[in-house]
Amino acid sequence: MDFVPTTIADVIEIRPRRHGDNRGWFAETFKQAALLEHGIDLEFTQDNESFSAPAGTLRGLHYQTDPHAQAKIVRVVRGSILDVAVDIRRTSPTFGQHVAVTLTADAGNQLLVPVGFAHGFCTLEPDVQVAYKVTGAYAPDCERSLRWDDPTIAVDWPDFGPDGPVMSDKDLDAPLLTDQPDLF
Ligand SMILES: Cc1cn([C@H]2C[C@H](O)[C@@H](COP(=O)(O)OP(=O)(O)O[C@H]3O[C@@H](C)C(=O)[C@@H](O)[C@H]3O)O2)c(=O)[nH]c1=O
Repeated sequence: MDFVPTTIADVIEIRPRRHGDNRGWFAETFKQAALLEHGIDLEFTQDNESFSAPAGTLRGLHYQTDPHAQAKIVRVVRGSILDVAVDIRRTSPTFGQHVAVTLTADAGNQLLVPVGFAHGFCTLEPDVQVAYKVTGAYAPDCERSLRWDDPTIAVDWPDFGPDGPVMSDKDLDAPLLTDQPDLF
């Protein structure tokens, strides 16, 4: 399991090693001890999975506020996504900056999204299944949505065509970063 730094200190790409043989391959996809070896002490309490049928589905950007803030480890079990983590910690030197990593089922790579980040992804092909671990329970009252195309964040999303991405109504109505009352 390799831990690859990104442009934001606490956001890490995790690349599990695959042991191949005549049957296929085996990989450890989550290993608490490996995280601890890298100084990452997180208690994951819930596993989530979503399926997105249309290519160009965009979910996010999402976070839960304290006391239900969540760290996440995201991976793709079918297809591929552009996965995005935005630093929304007001006192952080990288506040407002983001990391965007392509995650694919073929590569099996993962993204660690720490507490204090908004997270979202768009699907790069049809029929994409994303699985992620979270620390902390789902708490609808603490759920927040941040605008996916906020120009101050300026994520370089792929071209979604004239109709734009496929999104939930909640995400289409999400406020900009400057209008978020509950940042970290
Ligand atoms: C996130 C979540 C949703 N739900 C329910 C609420 C709703 O009825 C349905 C769909 O919820 P959403 O539209 O919020 O699903 P989705 O847009 O996929 O939300 C997810 O987006 C990605 C980007 C994340 O980072 C996740 O943390 C989560 O916010 O599932 C749960 O029961 N538990 C959960 O933990």
